[in-house]
Amino acid sequence: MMEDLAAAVAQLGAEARSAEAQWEAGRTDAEFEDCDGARYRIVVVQGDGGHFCSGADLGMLGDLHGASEGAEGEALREFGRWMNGTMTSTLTALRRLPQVSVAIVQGAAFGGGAELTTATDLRLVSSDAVIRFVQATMAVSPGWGGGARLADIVGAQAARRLLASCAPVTPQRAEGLGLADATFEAPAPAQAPAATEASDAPAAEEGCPGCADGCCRLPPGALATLPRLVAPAAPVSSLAASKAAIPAAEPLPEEAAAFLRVWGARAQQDVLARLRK
Ligand SMILES: CC[C@@H](C(=O)O)C(=O)SCCNC(=O)CCNC(=O)[C@H](O)C(C)(C)COP(=O)(O)OP(=O)(O)OC[C@H]1O[C@@H](n2cnc3c(N)ncnc32)[C@H](O)[C@@H]1OP(=O)(O)O
Repeated sequence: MMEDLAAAVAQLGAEARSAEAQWEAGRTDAEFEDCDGARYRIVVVQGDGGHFCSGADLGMLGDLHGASEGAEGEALREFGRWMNGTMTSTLTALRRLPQVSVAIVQGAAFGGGAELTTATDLRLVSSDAVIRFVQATMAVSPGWGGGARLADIVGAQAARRLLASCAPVTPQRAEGLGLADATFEAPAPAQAPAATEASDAPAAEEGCPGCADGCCRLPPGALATLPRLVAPAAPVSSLAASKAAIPAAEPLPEEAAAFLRVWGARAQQDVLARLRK
């Protein structure tokens, strides 16, 4: 089973550092096209360095705010329009993939990172994970299309509560809400081998010699849970047919309109000014 899984897993990285995450997201459009073939049956989205994804690059937003001073926030607004279009259409493309898609959520999934968790079919949440829709604390609303997707997953009322309260969602709470399909124990932090100690084990970044697809980088608890989760989603062909019905063009216009009303407005600029101090 593990070998089958190894052959099936396509890993799309979501970096914890968000500038890279956005670059990754832009780049993945082409990779998504590659994924359309029959070669892969599962697409796994996971973070790097202990966190899933911490959303938009706050340093860059601070700089854009600085550049906008005296220009009525135009640079910030222009970035917001670009980010909203790019991230929403990229995550819609992820949502529409014919394969079963799974987010392995470890560490922080904040802001846009929380929205990213909603773009897969399934979410596997580690015991050290915290999902937090912090957008309202930044005086904005979801800008990566995650508001409507969250409501689809947990229901409109629970989504309103999560978005309005910005409360951190623990793995247990996520499971209760249906936001987590399963939870797993966070793997113990890797021990660095003593400098003098020789070891035959491959270095973590080398992965498993028998596995070209890098599935060995999945946390062991998640890897054990994945076959159980994915099996009921088969046959993939019927899942693919239902996902093809998700509209690809002009996604989520109401959510985008709400976002573009608040993005770059005075309230967000005040938050960014405080963050820059
Ligand atoms: C529409 C989406 C958009 C929006 O809603 O407006 C957003 O997504 S806004 C961004 C929302 N994200 C956050 O508020 C996350 C803020 N970061 C954190 O809470 C923490 O950094 C963390 C993600 C929980 C990680 O904590 P920890 O493990 O303790 O590490 P550090 O805090 O020391 O972070 C390491 C390093 O990474 C930098 N970092 C983390 N997140 C971001 C980010 N979103 N943008 C830019 N940089 C980020 C952090 O500043 C540290 O950098 P160095 O100090 O240079 O090492």
